[in-house]
Amino acid sequence: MNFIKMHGLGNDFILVNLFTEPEIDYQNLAKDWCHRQLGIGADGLVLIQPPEKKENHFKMTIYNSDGSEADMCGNAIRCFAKYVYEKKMVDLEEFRIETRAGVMVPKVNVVEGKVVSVQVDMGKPRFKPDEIPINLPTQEVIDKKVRVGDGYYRINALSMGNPHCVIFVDDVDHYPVEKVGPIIECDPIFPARVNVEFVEVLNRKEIKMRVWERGAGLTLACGTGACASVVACVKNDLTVPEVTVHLPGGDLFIKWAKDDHVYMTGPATYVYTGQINI
Ligand SMILES: N[C@@H](CCC[C@H](N)C(=O)O)C(=O)O
Repeated sequence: MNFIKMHGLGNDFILVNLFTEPEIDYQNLAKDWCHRQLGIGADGLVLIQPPEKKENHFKMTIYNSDGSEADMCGNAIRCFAKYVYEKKMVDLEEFRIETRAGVMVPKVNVVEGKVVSVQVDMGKPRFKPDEIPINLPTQEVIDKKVRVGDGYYRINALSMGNPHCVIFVDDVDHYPVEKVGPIIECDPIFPARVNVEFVEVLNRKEIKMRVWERGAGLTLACGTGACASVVACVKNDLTVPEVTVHLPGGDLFIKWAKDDHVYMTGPATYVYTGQINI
């Protein structure tokens, strides 16, 4: 069967177009296919599917490299949007994609028939503990000193459709993300596990972020994580609501707009198409 390999700022995915490829148990295959040595290698497996509701255009399902199903993925949805637009599966520049986190609306920026960047309406951030979810008896978790993993951290927890824990640090390049990230990801305070972002504020318009992703580990970028980080910055009055986020894989532009929606803009890149025996 056929697959497409793409990435958003180095956060890489195997995409399968279910308009033409068979319906099989992809969740079972995700771990093997995503394996860096024994498989195709990727941070996640993304399914391009017909929508469930007729007012929408597509449905996206995403599995992390450990085989768990994610609710939403910012970098994957830009890859998805570029693919379906350039393959002429939709003739609109703005369209509606169903995800487990609700309907997301990407808008492709096209130059000479090619998608050069994608802006995505990522919806509203959610702060209520049961919506994240986080086990804390409080209204919201912004700059709260909490015991997680191996010690006390000042954390900011919120949902961008998927759970995030944002921690501000002084020097993100030298921060032990690989050591602290997995401990916080799996701390019982987060019953569905969590994506962990470590953020250094450079100035009021720029931040630097590294991420430990739930179900995928260290990745070069995380779109929902960049959105969560900017929301956490604004809540702590560290930046304005329009921020450039520098990630190991490149930059994302994030805007937390007056309508309370978070807009993410960034690139999507083809790597290759391939075939695999099932
Ligand atoms: N890389 C992503 C998020 C992918 C899902 C995440 N690991 C989860 O389980 O919530 C992004 O770009 O947003």
